[in-house]
Amino acid sequence: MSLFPEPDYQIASVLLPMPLPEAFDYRLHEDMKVELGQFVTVPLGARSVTGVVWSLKDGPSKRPLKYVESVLESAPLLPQVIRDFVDRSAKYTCTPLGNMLAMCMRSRDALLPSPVENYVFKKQGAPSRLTPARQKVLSIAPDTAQAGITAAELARQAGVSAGVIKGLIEADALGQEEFPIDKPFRKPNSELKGFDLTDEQQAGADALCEAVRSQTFKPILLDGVTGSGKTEVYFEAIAEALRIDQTAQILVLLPEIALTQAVRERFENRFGAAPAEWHSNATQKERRRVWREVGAGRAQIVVGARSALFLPFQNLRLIIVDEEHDGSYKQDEGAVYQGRDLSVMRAHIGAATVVLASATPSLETLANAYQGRYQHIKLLARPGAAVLPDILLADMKQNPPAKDCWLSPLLIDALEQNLDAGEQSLLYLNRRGYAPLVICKGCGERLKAPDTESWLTEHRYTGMLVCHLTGFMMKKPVNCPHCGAADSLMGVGPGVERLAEEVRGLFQGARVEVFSSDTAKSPEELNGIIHRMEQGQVDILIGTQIAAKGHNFPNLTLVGAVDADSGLKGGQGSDLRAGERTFQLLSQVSGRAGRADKPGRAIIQTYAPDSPSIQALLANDRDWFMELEMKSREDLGFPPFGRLAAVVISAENSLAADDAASAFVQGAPNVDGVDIWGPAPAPIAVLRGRHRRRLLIRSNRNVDLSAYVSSWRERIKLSSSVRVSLDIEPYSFM
Ligand SMILES: Nc1ncnc2c1ncn2[C@@H]1O[C@H](COP(=O)(O)OP(=O)(O)OP(=O)(O)O)[C@@H](O)[C@H]1O
Ligand SMILES: [Zn+2]
Repeated sequence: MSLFPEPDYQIASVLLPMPLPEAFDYRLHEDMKVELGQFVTVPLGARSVTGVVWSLKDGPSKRPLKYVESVLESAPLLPQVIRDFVDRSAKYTCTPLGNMLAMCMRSRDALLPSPVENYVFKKQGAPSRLTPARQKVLSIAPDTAQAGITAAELARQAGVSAGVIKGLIEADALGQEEFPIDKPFRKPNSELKGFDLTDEQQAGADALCEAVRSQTFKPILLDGVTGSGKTEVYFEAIAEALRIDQTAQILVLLPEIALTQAVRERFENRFGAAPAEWHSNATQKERRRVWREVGAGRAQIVVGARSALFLPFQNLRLIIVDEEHDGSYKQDEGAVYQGRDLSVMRAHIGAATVVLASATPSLETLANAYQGRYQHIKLLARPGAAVLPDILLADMKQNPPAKDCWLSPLLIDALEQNLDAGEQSLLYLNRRGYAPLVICKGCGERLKAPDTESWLTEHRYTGMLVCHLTGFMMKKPVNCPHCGAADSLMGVGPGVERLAEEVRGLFQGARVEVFSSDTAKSPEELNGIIHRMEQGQVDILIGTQIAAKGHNFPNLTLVGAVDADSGLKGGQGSDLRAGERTFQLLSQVSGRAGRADKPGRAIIQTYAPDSPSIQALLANDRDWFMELEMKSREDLGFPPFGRLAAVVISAENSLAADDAASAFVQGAPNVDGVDIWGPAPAPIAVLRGRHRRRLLIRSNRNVDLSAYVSSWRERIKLSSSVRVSLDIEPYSFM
């Protein structure tokens, strides 16, 4: 027996939010009490970093350990459910565990108590001497500090100097009280009434409410045609979740661009309080408030983009993924994940209901519904007088536009009729700017960004050439950079700006507006366009994808899809979802027409009238089209009938990229049921100066492809200048 036995102590394994595969061990001081999921600070090299207690065990340790420095008492615990979610989603997406935790720590400030601020208020009894300035202040000062007016703000409102306010405080005419800057969110009211639901909507709402009441994992597809009132139906499920559990939290995920003022108002009207919002444009301060309030369980309805899934919910009972088919749920950079799939995983771990809502569900989700894994709720009609739009084809070979123009006579006639009738039209073209390509008439050169293999787009409003992939911009040169010819550069093909030029030429006096991410850069601009549409101040709206989804414009009765084939043309590599996506987009954009009492129609301009996606649209037969697609994916063993992963290997030059890619392929583990295709140059072979090679890996469903790819990656040693990015279930094939 040793004379000085090693004393017993506890060890905390602490996961840090950085690219690390596992948690590190730290020793606990005897008087320090920590729990699993607690936020603590620990030393790392010379720094002090904040992480989460991932596991606890008894010492002693074989190696000397550093001590946990402090416990962040004001931070919430990261519940077991979320820790499990981090573990499993990291494994599934082949992301280092620490990077996944970082997704859950998007506001470090929120781990500390809210900063405070002093608010001023008027006290009883007027002071003896009152200058006009003091009188002015007292006449507008609030009676309570709850009004939330700072001394500086009061001085500004009264138009006086800070000294005047200070004097009034010293004279005891104004009081001050300290409050946290981050206000709690108002509690939603579950007892307000929505619309009177139609029978079909009511049946759907009842089914959702029953799932919520079961308090178990229930995945549901809410499959309703455009304008059928899916939002109203899932509002009932939200109300039910709040009714049966006072502390319930609900997450509504929306595609990033869909979080508009109109959506906000719908929530506010239905629940009597604004929801907490989480999106990429939010300020640090807004994020801090939302993160802290969600962690404290006080923010009950959260509406947000995909990353809201990683907020520290304490009691998440219901997740809605609206427009579940939308491509923006897939994050392609950093931690690569599919927000819809992880929502289902999150609900499973937390025994919650998850509702995937769409008029055009993804093939993966439909397959799950067909196979009975998801409950399938259908809404087949629009409420009241509204009906689905008529779909007409404009065959561009028989009905060609004039030279250098893009609108067929058929569509021009329809626009004219609509103008005469005082109704609104939407022209959909998914190309920003003026022209997608700039070519030299002298030498035929197509202009590219200097370090990226992609064409530059001409923007006329700004006079710039822009790379939409990297954001690179340059002024349009006068001389061709290749042959030097003057004034020889011309834009080729249509963008929304060019289409607007054509429309203005055809219909003088019509009010035409362009709706794209260039004209709706800020929330104010976005809401401005939506507002002018709602108020009937626009006759013809020309928009990209941003105009195609989610909006409700009652007087919009004509939709023209200007280039319906654009998503089907090559140049996108082997994109297995091209047909599906084209069908979804065209259905969504057509679905903007005739949503209120006036009937609507959609005109689809196409050179490929016989393609399945166009035929399905015409026949209003989504299921036929999706079954066709399913069959072909099944034959190829593609998702959801098999699994897919993409590997992109990039290096500083072409030779190094080739070497690294072939070394990587040679190290592939040999497993049955796995096919490896490539390496091949990626469709975008050079991006921001890096040369890229792609591999595509397909496996049977019973193979754990994530584990396979992770272990493969681990056993390959590559030079540090080579980057390898892994993408499980890739959506982008660039
Ligand atoms: N029962 C109802 N009575 C009256 N109006 C309704 C009813 N249900 C829905 N509406 C209205 O119909 C319109 C479409 O509803 P909503 O936006 O919920 O449809 P959606 O299915 O989400 O559509 P999309 O998929 O095209 O975005 C909205 O203006 C909504 O207020
Ligand atoms: Zn030239």
